[in-house]
Amino acid sequence: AAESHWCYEIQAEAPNQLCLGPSNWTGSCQKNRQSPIDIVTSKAKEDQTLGHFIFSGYDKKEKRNVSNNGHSVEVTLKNDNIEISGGGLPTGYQATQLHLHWSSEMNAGSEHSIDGKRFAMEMHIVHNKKVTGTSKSAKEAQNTGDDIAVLAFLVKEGPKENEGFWPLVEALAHIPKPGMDTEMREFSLWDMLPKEEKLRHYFRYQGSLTTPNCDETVVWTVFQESIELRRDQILVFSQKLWYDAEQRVNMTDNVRPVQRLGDRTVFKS
Ligand SMILES: Nc1nc(-c2ccc(Cl)c(S(N)(=O)=O)c2)cs1
Ligand SMILES: [Zn+2]
Repeated sequence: AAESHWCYEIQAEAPNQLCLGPSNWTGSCQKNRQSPIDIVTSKAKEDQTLGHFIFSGYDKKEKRNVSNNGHSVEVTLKNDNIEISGGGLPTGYQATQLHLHWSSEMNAGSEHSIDGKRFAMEMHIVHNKKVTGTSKSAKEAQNTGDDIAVLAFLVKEGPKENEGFWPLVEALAHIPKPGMDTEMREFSLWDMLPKEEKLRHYFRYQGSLTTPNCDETVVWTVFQESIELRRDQILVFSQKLWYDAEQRVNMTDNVRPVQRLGDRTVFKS
């Protein structure tokens, strides 16, 4: 049989789904600096060098492409000159994509947890380190632990609709199957995020991609301020999206279990 592809636990348990669940993921997935983790706030170490972020291009209103990649929904950002710097990062980072993790249970859809508490969803904005210098070696030297910076936002259920999320929520009905993509109504990243002044408080640690090959090259930022969506907006993700073209398994619970912190320290700004 063909090498079975990686999948989440909910897919591995579904009938006739031959795929590798999280405990069988390969690559770096069984190493010891993995993500996500449970963040124990009392043990997080304050770090004065963790200053505020400088966001550029987050205000830019664009119609962007969103696709169902079989594991999540992914909004393409890479051609937009969206960048971050500051925030204790060693240099500037360019945004490439944003995607989310979610469940139909309001306390089971985030990948990171805070003092054991999980949220309804988690949004990841993925950025790649800007290459310094033009020499070939400068490009090869990019195999450090912070090639990727992910900004993670926890999402909880709230009483009010989140207007900034409608372009994404409305697009989901057009991309039910893996491999489908569509253009969103125009929006800016700021439309989807908490107000900038609320983004000064965050947790910081060194970890990995939460999907195979789980490369241990991610500097993680988990913001303390969460995003609020109304319940019906959250449930659209689990209702309209499917992991498989046959539409047998709803795309939900695309959440990796928390990993051991090991000898790592979580810092806080
Ligand atoms: N095929 C897919 N890739 C991803 C992905 C890619 C890069 C990254 Cl950094 C991540 S995560 N969850 O660690 O932020 C996920 C999702 S689904
Ligand atoms: Zn992610």
